[in-house]
Amino acid sequence: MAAMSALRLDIAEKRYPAQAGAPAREIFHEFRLDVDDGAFVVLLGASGLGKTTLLNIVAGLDRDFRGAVRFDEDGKAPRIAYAFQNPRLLPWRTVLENVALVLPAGEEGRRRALDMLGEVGLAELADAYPERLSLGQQRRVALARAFIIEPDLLLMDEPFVSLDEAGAARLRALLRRLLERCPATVLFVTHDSAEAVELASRIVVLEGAPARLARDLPVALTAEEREGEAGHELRRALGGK
Ligand SMILES: Nc1ncnc2c1ncn2[C@@H]1O[C@H](COP(=O)(O)OP(=O)(O)OP(=O)(O)O)[C@@H](O)[C@H]1O
Repeated sequence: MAAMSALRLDIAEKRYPAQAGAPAREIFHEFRLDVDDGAFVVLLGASGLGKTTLLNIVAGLDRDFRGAVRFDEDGKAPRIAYAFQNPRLLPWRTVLENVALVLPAGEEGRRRALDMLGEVGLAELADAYPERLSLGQQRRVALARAFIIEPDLLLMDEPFVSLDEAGAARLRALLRRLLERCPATVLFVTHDSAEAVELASRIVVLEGAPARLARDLPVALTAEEREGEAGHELRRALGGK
């Protein structure tokens, strides 16, 4: 039986109008992407191709396009969490409040937020303000805020960029643990083919303007295979190291 499709994206046309100095640009033309329920889809592609635009369209933040975004077959709207490249925490709220913010107010929400902060290794910083946190810690808060709503669909826009390699690796491991506890369909944007090989069940490479699907690779490898020769081969095939 075919896997249920969590998302059917059909962008007939997405363009940005001309702006001071820059001409109008067509970002997507007749672009289609179907994503299976539970898939971890990594979108790889050069800067400026339209990956963030694609996530914004899926999230419903950008409605200025021709086309349609359809969610699973029974038509129910999924719960969507969006982890932006910049963690976007509210500076005037504590870490705990930033996570509890997406829940109904009250003691139950605070308790759940505190549990979630424990899961991402930040229980001790619950009462701190975001400015005191390192970028890696802020991104842990962003992960906690994303997972606390138990999303059906998780959109992630280079969520681990600009961290040192060890810090990024710890966050990738944390993301995998959170997904084991709370499975979700994931659309994950990155420039990093090693990151793609570690995480993806499917790698989609975008190219050109308007952007098209240059490659679409299922990745059916175990965690060990990803670290071994097979993963190495795949990284090379994707043009990485
Ligand atoms: N609001 C806007 N108005 C005009 N042009 C825009 C707007 N937002 C993005 N663009 C342009 O559209 C193109 C696609 O942008 P987008 O942010 O989706 O790319 P991206 O693939 O996510 O890039 P990056 O990897 O650098 O984040 C870029 O050339 C960008 O400059």
